[in-house]
Amino acid sequence: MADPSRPLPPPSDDPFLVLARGKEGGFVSLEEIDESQYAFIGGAFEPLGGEENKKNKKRDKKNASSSFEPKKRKRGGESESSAVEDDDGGEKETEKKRPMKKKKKKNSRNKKKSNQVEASENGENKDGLVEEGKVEGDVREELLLREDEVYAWKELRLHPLLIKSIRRLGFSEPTPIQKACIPAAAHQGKDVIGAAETGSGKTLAFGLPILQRFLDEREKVARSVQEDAKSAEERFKGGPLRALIVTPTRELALQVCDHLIEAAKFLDVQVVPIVGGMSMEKQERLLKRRPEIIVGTPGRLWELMSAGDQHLTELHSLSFLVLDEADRMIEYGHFHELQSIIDMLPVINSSGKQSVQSTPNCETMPILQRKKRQTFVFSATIALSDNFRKKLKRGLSTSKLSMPGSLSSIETLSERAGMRPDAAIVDLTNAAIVANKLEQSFIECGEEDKDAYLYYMLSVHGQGRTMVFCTSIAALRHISSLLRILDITSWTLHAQMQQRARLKAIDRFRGNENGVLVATDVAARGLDIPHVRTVVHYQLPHSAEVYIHRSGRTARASADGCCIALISPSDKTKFYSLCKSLSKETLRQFPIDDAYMPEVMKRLSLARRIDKIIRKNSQESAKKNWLERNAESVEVALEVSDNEEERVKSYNQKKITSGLLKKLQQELNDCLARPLQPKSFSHRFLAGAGVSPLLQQQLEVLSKRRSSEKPSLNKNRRSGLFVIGQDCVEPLQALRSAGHEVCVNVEKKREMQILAEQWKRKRREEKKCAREQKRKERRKLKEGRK
Ligand SMILES: Nc1ncnc2c1ncn2[C@@H]1O[C@H](COP(=O)(O)OP(=O)(O)OP(=O)(O)O)[C@@H](O)[C@H]1O
Repeated sequence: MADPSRPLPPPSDDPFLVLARGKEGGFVSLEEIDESQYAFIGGAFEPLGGEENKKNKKRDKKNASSSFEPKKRKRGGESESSAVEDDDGGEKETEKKRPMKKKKKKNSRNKKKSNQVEASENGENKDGLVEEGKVEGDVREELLLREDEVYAWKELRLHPLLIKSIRRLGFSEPTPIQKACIPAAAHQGKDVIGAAETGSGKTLAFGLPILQRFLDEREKVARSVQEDAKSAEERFKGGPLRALIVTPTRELALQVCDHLIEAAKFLDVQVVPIVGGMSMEKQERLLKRRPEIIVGTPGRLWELMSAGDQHLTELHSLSFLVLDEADRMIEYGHFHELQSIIDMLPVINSSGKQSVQSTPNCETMPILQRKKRQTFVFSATIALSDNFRKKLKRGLSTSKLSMPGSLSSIETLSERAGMRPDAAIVDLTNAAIVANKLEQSFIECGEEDKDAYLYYMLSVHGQGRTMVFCTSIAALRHISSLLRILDITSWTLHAQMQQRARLKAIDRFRGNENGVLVATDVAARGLDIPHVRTVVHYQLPHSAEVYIHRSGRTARASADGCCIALISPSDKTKFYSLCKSLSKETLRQFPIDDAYMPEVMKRLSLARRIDKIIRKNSQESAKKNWLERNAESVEVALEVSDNEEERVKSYNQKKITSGLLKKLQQELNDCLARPLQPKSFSHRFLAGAGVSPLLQQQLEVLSKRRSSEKPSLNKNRRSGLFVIGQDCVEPLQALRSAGHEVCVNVEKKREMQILAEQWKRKRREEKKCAREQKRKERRKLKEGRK
């Protein structure tokens, strides 16, 4: 429904009047359009919920530096682009962007690209690494918050340099998990197990204590040897590894790395990502610079560790071990590497200190050397048993070598990583576990109708970024191919893609405000992409945890968002048990305007037929290529059919297929050229609900076309009423205004069914009795008359 409180636009002399206030959503009033003229005034229409979006935009503007655009950042002193392998395995030529002031950074991507300059201009050395000082000097920092606006942070007694970073990021107050974890981790030196909803700021909850301790140590050293902070900083450079952060996916590691770089903006601390899919040589070179903090994935970390990389194996001064998304890393016993990494760590003795072996590089300040290592274990979904603390205590008395077997639970993992019994256990998850501002919903449909409902969602309610999750790569390919044919801009992300393509997909998705990312569960955890408004579960995940993480890609930080599960009859059992584990009794059914469905189905059917032909063609050509390649490799000439009749037949077949393909494509193009309209749509009246990005784009084209027409042509034309109004009814708005609650508790449903049946039976019996009674009375009456 349109927001009645939204003010009408100011009166305009322009004949193209924009009416922004609708009745039923969509175009505002039913006005006849003779010689219809369309117009767009003031560019994009303001979407419904504009206030909220404005707030979000403001936040986003503020947090410009927290919406991590990988290419803008330098990790461990290098740009991501310089660390990513080319498809052919070679390293991409190093490019570095000219350090720009914040305002310039906000300009369009293209503008940014044009600002790219030679690496040498930016003070990059031959490894493509940026010399910290040179860049620092050029960047004039814009602090988004005033000193008094970060008062809430001061209570956490963070170092002024960290407060400065926070002001720059525009975070006015710590989130609850940060409030709970920072004092315990940074000032009491405790280990922490932290659980809080998705998007609640867990990265800084462990990141800030690490940086705080570094700063404390530096100051301590400076005081003890009576030197200034800068010299102390220098003294720490090139030292041993201080913090090792392990995450389950590469994208998450890169993102955490970026986040920490932002937080450590005013500290001279090197943070480096070590993940698979990137140049190993480059990473070895980075490690030679001896960064203090490493964020990595278990596979590549172990690869380098087992190859004996000095920086990764000299762990005597490791002060922090962080296991982010810890529950994912122990799933299915996948991460043998994690186990091996943990086994490499120095054993923590009963006093909580590490047993240190001297190494040639062990030149850290003695004061710090034997300080206990802190372990942080974080996730949105951590299940701990009631007697976990007791178990930790017991575990301490046994050496880690006495714990055979693999890491099968968070508890074993924590224990094995050296978690101390006095660890702070911070569990801020609510009963429903999902993010507070997340609206959950579902659509019941047949398996084969999922595509239609997905297309409906993306075209009728396509505003804002959408992530579509599948469990299988086959389903992902199927969807992305259909969406491409249906002209919906989308990108894919799955584990079989090259790392470079994965990062590119995320980057492009991030850069398109109405973009669609079709992903497998590789994107389910941790990814922090601003303004993801909707998450669609095209296929249900295998566990409730994955559902929570997937859904958590929206409604992050203070934003809201919604998720929609497409439920086919075969998904029902799984779906009900999912709802049960989320303690959900009722769930909203997503409202569907059936009037759109005939057109949706028509387009989809055309797209499916096109897809089938394209697939068949590409399979045939792949088969042919394969045969040719193999024949060539064994030096055998392929037999060419000399049967004229067969050749003609195959030629004709190809001609028919290509003719059919062209015809179908033309038909689909014709459909797509028109805005998606409900069945009830009248071409004489501009009316209807919801304007998709596609329609918006088409109206823009029409309006441009009209404005470019000669004014003299317009003069004599009868000025009809031009009704252009728009309600960008994004899924969340549609859900809030028209979604109705449905019971999803199977037992309750069954109980209600039984009750309903009992009630019906009772009614039947009552009616029967009443009939019987009446019959008796009639009979009595008859007999009385006789
Ligand atoms: N104090 C804060 N105030 C406002 N925004 C914050 C604050 N701390 C972090 N954020 C922002 O909140 C978003 C989510 O943070 P983060 O990725 O750390 O969440 P998370 O809890 O790790 O999520 P997930 O469980 O999905 O991994 C990020 O964009 C981050 O910049």
